[in-house]
Amino acid sequence: MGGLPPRPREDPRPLKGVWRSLGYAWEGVLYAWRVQRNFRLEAYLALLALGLALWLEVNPVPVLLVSALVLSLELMNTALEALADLVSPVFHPLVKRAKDTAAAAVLLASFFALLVGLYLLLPPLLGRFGLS
Ligand SMILES: Nc1ncnc2c1ncn2[C@@H]1O[C@H](COP(=O)(O)OP(=O)(O)OP(=O)(O)O)[C@@H](O)[C@H]1O
Repeated sequence: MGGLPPRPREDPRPLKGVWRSLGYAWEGVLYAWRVQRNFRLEAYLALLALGLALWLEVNPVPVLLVSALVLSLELMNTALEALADLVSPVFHPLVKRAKDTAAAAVLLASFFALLVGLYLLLPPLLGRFGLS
C-alpha cells in the first residue's frame, strides 16, 4: 500500500496536489472500469445515447446529464461496496441494507435515464426510419 499524500496545507506545491488528486480520481475510474461490469455497460450505453443524440440532432445536454448521474452513482456504489467488504467481509444485515440501498440508487437513476433517453431519442429515431 502506498503512503498517504501530504495534507493540502502541508503540500509545498499546491497545484501539484491538484494533479495528484486528479490522478487518484482517475485510478478510481479505471478500478471501476476493471471490476464493475455494470459500469462498463452504462458507459457504453451513455456513448450510444450521445452518438444517437448527435446523429439525430437532438440537444445532447440532457443525455450528458443523466449519463453523468448514472455513472457517478455507479462509482459511489462501487466505493461503498469496497468499504462494506472491508468492514464486514461476512454476512451482516446492515451491510445488506447498505449495499442494496446503494444499488437501488443506481437502479432508480438508470430507470429515469432510460425514460429521458426514450422521450428524447425515440420520436426522432422513428422519424428517421419513416415510422412516425
Ligand atoms: N457482507 C454482506 N452482508 C450482507 N449482505 C451482503 C454482503 N455482501 C453482499 N451482500 C448482498 O449481496 C448483494 C450483492 O453484493 P455484491 O457485493 O456482490 O454486489 P453486486 O450487487 O454483485 O454488485 P456488483 O455486481 O456491482 O459488484 C448485496 O446487494 C447484498 O444484498
